[in-house]
Order: sequence, then C-alpha cells, then structure tokens
Amino acid sequence: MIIAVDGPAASGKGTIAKALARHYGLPHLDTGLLYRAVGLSVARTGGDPDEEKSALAACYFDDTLLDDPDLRTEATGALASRVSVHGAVRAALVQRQRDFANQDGGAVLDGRDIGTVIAPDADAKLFITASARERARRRALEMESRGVAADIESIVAEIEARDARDMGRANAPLVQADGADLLDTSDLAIDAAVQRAIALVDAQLERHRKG
Ligand SMILES: Nc1ncnc2c1ncn2[C@@H]1O[C@H](COP(=O)(O)OP(=O)(O)O)[C@@H](O)[C@H]1O
Ligand SMILES: Nc1ccn([C@@H]2O[C@H](COP(=O)(O)OP(=O)(O)O)[C@@H](O)[C@H]2O)c(=O)n1
Repeated sequence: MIIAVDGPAASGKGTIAKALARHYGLPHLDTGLLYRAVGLSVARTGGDPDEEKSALAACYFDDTLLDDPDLRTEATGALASRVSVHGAVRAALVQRQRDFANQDGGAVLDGRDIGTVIAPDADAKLFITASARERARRRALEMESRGVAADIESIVAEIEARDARDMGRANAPLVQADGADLLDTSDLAIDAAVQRAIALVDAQLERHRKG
C-alpha cells in the first residue's frame, strides 16, 4: 500500500506522514531531505543552485549528508526549493523515490509531487495545508526550541516566497493531486490532525476496495 502526502512548508505533512507510517506499519520517506541534501551540497561546493548543471552535479551526494543537522534549517529549505526547479535534478532523484514507494508491502512518502509524479497510482493521497501565518508560527517555535532567534514576519515572507516558487515552477509544481483529499491543519492540534488524516486514508482505502 502506498500513501502519498504532499503540501507546503510546515503544513504538518511530515508529522502526519510519520504518524500514518506508524499506524499502518509502513516505512516512511521524507523526500524533501533529498532536495535539501542537493541544495546543501551545491552551496558547500561553491556551486550555483540556480544553474542546472551545477545543481545536477550535487545530486550524487554521499548518503551520510542525510544526517547532517544543517539540512533542517530554513536557509537549506530555500536552497532546496531553488535546486528543485531544475528538470535534471528532479529526474536524478525520481528513481530512488519510486523504488522506495514500490518496495514490498508499500510505503508512506511526503513531499511536493508524490501524488502527482512519484506515485500517481498511490492507494491513498493527502494534500496537507495551513495558513502561511500558522506555518510561520510553527517554524518559529521549532527555531526557538533550537535556540535560534525567529522573526515571524521574515519567516512568513520566506514561506510565501518558497510556496510561490514551488507552485509556479514548470517541473512537478506543488499542486493538490487528482484524487487527493485536502486537510487544512491551521486550527487542528497535532493529535486531531493525525486522527483526521487516518480517517481520510481509511475512507479512501474503503472506496478503492469497493471499486
Ligand atoms: N497540527 C499541528 N499543530 C501545531 N503544530 C504542528 C502541527 N503539525 C505539525 N506541527 C509542528 O509544526 C512543525 C512543522 O511540522 P512538519 O510536520 O515538520 O511540517 P512539514 O513536514 O510540512 O514541513 C513541527 O515542529 C511540528 O511539530
Ligand atoms: N518531493 C519534493 C520534496 C521537496 N521538494 C523541494 O524541496 C524543498 C524542501 O522540502 P521539504 O519538504 O524538506 O520542506 P518543508 O516542507 O519541510 O519545509 C521544497 O520547498 C521543494 O522545493 C520538491 O521539490 N519535491
């Protein structure tokens, strides 16, 4: 069984995808980490994230990079969003994600294009969202918990810029996939959002069973 979870930054898609993986006993892949690794790698090697060749060269990173704490910063999120506009970068990462999705028993993947490109035939699809202000508030809390000062207005601006780039790009733009249920978590606590996600997935699985 494949479950596709997509949505913009800090919408709660990772939290929900992890909880779904636990609930259904499936492995989980945070596909954003792959794009973050490319973004960080291109920056560290002095390459240009906006130049396709440079970004493509950074796709062949060592997997130990996936554990680097710098992957989690908002600066790396912005770099990831810049390298991920390039078709060659997306093509270089596609097989790894599809292999993960198609492993025996299935998987849960979260990202921007799981329900549209990576696993368009997924058994269940969710599109998670929340207002930009609520997403910025969550990011600020995360940063403060790491001891990093956070300015809400600049985080809102960064989130809106990233949304615009991710939704406006020509290759695999962020969009609610055909057949995906929309889940707005703006006014939901984590537990409530997870319960709602499980109910939506169960209902989709039931609809598929009935054909
Ligand atoms: N429904 C929610 N209400 C409040 N905070 C949430 C909710 N969902 C997630 N969070 C918190 O917001 C932050 C971003 O969530 P995360 O799941 O990492 O988002 P994404 O994967 O979409 O970037 C985390 O600190 C997480 O604990
Ligand atoms: N499947 C994916 C996942 C991430 N990405 C890109 O990678 C960036 C970082 O993704 P992420 O999921 O780690 O970011 P957050 O939503 O956690 O902030 C996004 O802004 C996208 O531009 C993508 O293009 N396709």
